[in-house]
Amino acid sequence: MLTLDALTLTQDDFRLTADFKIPTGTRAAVIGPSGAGKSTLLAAIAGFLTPESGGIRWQSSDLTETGPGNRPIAMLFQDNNLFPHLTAAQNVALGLRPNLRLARDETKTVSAALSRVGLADHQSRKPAQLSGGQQSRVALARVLVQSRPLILLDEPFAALGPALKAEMLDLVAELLDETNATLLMVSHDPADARRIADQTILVADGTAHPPTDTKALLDTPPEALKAYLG
Ligand SMILES: Nc1ncnc2c1ncn2[C@@H]1O[C@H](COP(=O)(O)OP(=O)(O)OP(=O)(O)O)[C@@H](O)[C@H]1O
Repeated sequence: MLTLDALTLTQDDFRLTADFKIPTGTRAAVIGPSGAGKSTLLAAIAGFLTPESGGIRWQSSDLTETGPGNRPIAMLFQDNNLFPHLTAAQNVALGLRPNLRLARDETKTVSAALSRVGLADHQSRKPAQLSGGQQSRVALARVLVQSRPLILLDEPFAALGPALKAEMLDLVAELLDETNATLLMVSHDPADARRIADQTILVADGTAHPPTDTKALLDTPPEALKAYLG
């Protein structure tokens, strides 16, 4: 269970509140207008932004004062954060060891993760030698090797075409099936939410609302969402 306990987040004069729980294993989309605070919410959960007040708990652990690296979280941003001078295998290895000095079993873990995302034959390639979809797979493999129970994706596949994006979302869903990780995924595309997330967190008007059933929310959107969906 992820608990956001009377959380208030601020960035200059921007202010966002959140007060709800997300059961373990939930797949939640985070949607809402541009500038509403979706990335701010994820940044706070990941530990990159200190809350003004309130707390964040995972199971019974209070994470509020825990640094990003020590939270049970793996995060993926839109640009994938791949390092151009490192190979696919090295980029994945960074998820385990920032200094890239892997023990033998860790090398195997990296290989297995790259195989799992369909890149067994591309381990020595650098990002520039990979397609956009393959680069996304490397980034996903890096999330996978971290074996964290909470996965945060911030518009991870926005740069991909519709077919490739759907393929990546299906791969994420498969990986979640295998690991029972909890997912929070920011997306601007309601179709992404319908495809992968049974629950949706609406961020609008200064509030991150508790997760609700995705289909019900999108089929009968409240005013704030209706305006955004157009
Ligand atoms: N580092 C920062 N310093 C000051 N204000 C910031 C900072 N980062 C974001 N903001 C402000 O916080 C608000 C929320 O931004 P945030 O990026 O969380 O929105 P978002 O919902 O993710 O938007 P988008 O869908 O456009 O990515 C915005 O008003 C933004 O201008």
